[in-house]
Amino acid sequence: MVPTTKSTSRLNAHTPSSTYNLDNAFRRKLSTKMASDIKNAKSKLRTEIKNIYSHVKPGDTMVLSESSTVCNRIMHSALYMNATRIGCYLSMPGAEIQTGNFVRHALSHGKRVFVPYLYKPTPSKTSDEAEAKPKRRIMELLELNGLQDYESLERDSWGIPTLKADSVADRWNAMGGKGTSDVQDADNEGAEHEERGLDLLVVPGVAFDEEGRRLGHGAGFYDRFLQQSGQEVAGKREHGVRIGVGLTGQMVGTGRIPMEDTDWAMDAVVVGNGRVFALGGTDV
Ligand SMILES: Nc1nc2c(c(=O)[nH]1)N(C=O)[C@@H](CNc1ccc(C(=O)N[C@@H](CCC(=O)O)C(=O)O)cc1)CN2
Ligand SMILES: Nc1ncnc2c1ncn2[C@@H]1O[C@H](COP(=O)(O)OP(=O)(O)OP(=O)(O)O)[C@@H](O)[C@H]1O
Repeated sequence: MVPTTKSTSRLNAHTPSSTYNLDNAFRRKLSTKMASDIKNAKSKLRTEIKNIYSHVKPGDTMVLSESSTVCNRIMHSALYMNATRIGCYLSMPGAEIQTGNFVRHALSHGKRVFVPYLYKPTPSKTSDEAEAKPKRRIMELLELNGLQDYESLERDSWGIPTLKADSVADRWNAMGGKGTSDVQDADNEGAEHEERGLDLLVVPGVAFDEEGRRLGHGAGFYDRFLQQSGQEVAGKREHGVRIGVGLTGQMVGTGRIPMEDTDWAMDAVVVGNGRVFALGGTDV
């Protein structure tokens, strides 16, 4: 198994704005302004990339060809060959690297494949915060039970093949236990003997840069997941080596992706034109 590289991954959005002794109210105002500037810049970049691909229809030959370049590149890597537990998004039709053949390959070669599931956690009985405001949806990765299970998934409103809510309780969660983490027992008996974590995680994005920065659709699903699954166990991050995959036009110049404190960078980016950017010694 290829060890994950140490943390290149948390790219701070900004350095302290000044060494002057600013008063707290001014500091707060400044950081609110910087945060909103970053959000606006992200939103502008999303629109720019979406415009490049606005003509793309489901089944577009450029998208299919770039998808097979990316997926073949990953499938030929030692990282993939040695992986037993893989996390991978299920693609929406249109301008996104299509992962269907990758998922089929992994399943038919005996790998365990975990895919995103979005849900609203049931409020915890002990948390005051949970009582106070309705929870937003979060993402966890749950296991596909083979090829037939994958082929039978129905698409959601974005066209993403999606796990049925009533099938979730019986599926292994990539981070341990069965089902979503909000309903797992706190003591999760026997959990210490159970396999958990991923060797490799394939991550979608709207844009990437050569240093592994990523811009998503703006819901923060991956950033939250990467934060929660980011501990190192035996020198290896629980969520595994993070590989961002993008179409050629989704690569933008270094420095163009604004980063917030909560954003996580990829360990590698594999692009539809065959280029691979591996960061911090990642072996892909
Ligand atoms: N294939 C795929 N699956 C994924 C993601 C993804 O980016 N791609 N996600 C990554 O987190 C999560 C789902 N998040 C998503 C969030 C928003 C939109 C989306 O298209 N939303 C708007 C457009 C918003 C915008 O980008 O400006 C829409 O509904 O039209 C899609 C997926 C989990 N699964
Ligand atoms: N770990 C976190 N804790 C709290 N807030 C977070 C966390 N991660 C992201 N956020 C917030 O979520 C919002 C959306 O984040 P961002 O614009 O980076 O999403 P994205 O990475 O583009 O989307 P996605 O991952 O869903 O494709 C931001 O306001 C961000 O501050």
